[in-house]
Amino acid sequence: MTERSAAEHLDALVRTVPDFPEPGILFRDLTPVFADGPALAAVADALVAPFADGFEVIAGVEARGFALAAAAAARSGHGLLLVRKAGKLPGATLRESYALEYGDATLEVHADQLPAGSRVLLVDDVLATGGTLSASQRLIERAGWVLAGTAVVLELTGLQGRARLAGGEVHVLQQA
Ligand SMILES: O=P(O)(O)OC[C@H]1O[C@H](OP(=O)(O)OP(=O)(O)O)[C@H](O)[C@@H]1O
Ligand SMILES: Nc1ncnc2[nH]cnc12
Repeated sequence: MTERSAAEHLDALVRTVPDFPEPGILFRDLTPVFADGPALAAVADALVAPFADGFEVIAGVEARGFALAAAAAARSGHGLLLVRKAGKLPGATLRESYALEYGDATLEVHADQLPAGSRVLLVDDVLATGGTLSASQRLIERAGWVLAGTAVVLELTGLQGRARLAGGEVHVLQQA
């Protein structure tokens, strides 16, 4: 039997849950992808594939982005940068606040985590309104790092989040 592609794994495993976490939200649940070894490996590889060696570190956004970024970093031999929700990082941080489909949040990075000019590939599971990824992109820029690209498993096109993202390549595995 041939191996399933990332897209085939996603078709088989991503679950849509109505009215979570609030009425009216159609929640895309990737936990079945995380729980399946071959699916997680295929998706992690597909996220970084177009960027080849154009980056040094993979940034993942808390919390679901951590799973993908850590898998992609381990499989590609790159380091991992944590973009954390506010109040979790002990060192000096940069901070950006934003709104998402349900609620508000603040993200932080350790300001001195990487040398200036480090090329960072930003990874997350879902692009919805774009608030999370645009805030993460601003943090990378403010820290003096270079955004090598942005890779997302699932883009919810109706929310037009892509329009809020900085220039540079945005690689999406699936749209809904
Ligand atoms: O494009 P946006 O409208 O910003 O939404 C996308 C973000 O929303 C979800 O994270 P959430 O903040 O729910 O946190 P979690 O990963 O901790 O569940 C998802 O993992 C993305 O990071
Ligand atoms: N509809 C949705 N499903 C999963 N994650 C999300 N993050 C923001 N909107 C989302």
